[in-house]
Amino acid sequence: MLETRTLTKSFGPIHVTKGVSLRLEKGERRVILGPNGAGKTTLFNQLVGELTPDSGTILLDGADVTSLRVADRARLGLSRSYQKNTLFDGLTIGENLGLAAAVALGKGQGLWRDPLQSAEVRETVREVAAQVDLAAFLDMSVKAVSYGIRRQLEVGIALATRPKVILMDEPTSGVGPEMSKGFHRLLKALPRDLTVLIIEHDMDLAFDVADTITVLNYGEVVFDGLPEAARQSQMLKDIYLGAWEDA
Ligand SMILES: Nc1ncnc2c1ncn2[C@@H]1O[C@H](COP(=O)(O)OP(=O)(O)OP(=O)(O)O)[C@@H](O)[C@H]1O
Repeated sequence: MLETRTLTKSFGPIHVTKGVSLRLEKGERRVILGPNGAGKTTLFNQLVGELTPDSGTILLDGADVTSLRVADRARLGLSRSYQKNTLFDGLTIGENLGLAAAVALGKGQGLWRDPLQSAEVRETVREVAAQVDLAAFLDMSVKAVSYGIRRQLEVGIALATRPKVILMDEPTSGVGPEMSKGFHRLLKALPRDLTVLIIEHDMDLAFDVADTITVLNYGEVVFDGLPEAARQSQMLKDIYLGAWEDA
């Protein structure tokens, strides 16, 4: 469903992505682990099209998308939930979801004043709100809700585009432990045919949610396999210098 072949990217003398080859099957839930500066976000930026790799190939559902723009990749089913907030504060949660759905459904024109006037958009909003546990919050202004709810909404906005593949950059960062557990539950309840790639620092989440784990270190894939094997890997314990014990 999503594949990279020997993806390479440097910033000046710094090699940030070194020959990264990944292959995610349809419905696979893959967590990317790696210490700060390992190149996780840079890899995501190349996958969605915000950065152009120096060399290598990105395939989405078999099609070479390496030189496609962000919007064109999104139309082919690649969606990203951002670590930074990308919400419209002056709108309600429902309207934020509605706008994302409207644009993805090609109904963006003229819907800015009321994205929820289309029945198809309202249906998508209803389904996505249930998926990210926000059904009770639809009429609330984004300004009025907690940070954790905003993070859930960011995932909802990515889902509202009806993606085949969703990329999430640290969905639980800055979220308290209780809310984080709720996030685990909702991630695990996502449709099984949705392919999910998550950057995560939280080992708990990684081992709880992942079908497979990829570890990046200095821009290189140093582990690619099942969570149980990752848990037992001495090399990974060394990379994380004891962070494993928190898992
Ligand atoms: N636009 C840029 N120009 C120069 N260097 C960059 C740029 N973007 C990232 N880097 C460098 O690339 C390296 C990898 O950064 P990246 O943000 O991808 O790592 P990361 O694994 O996502 O880290 P973190 O876990 O801290 O978010 C870092 O050394 C960073 O300083």
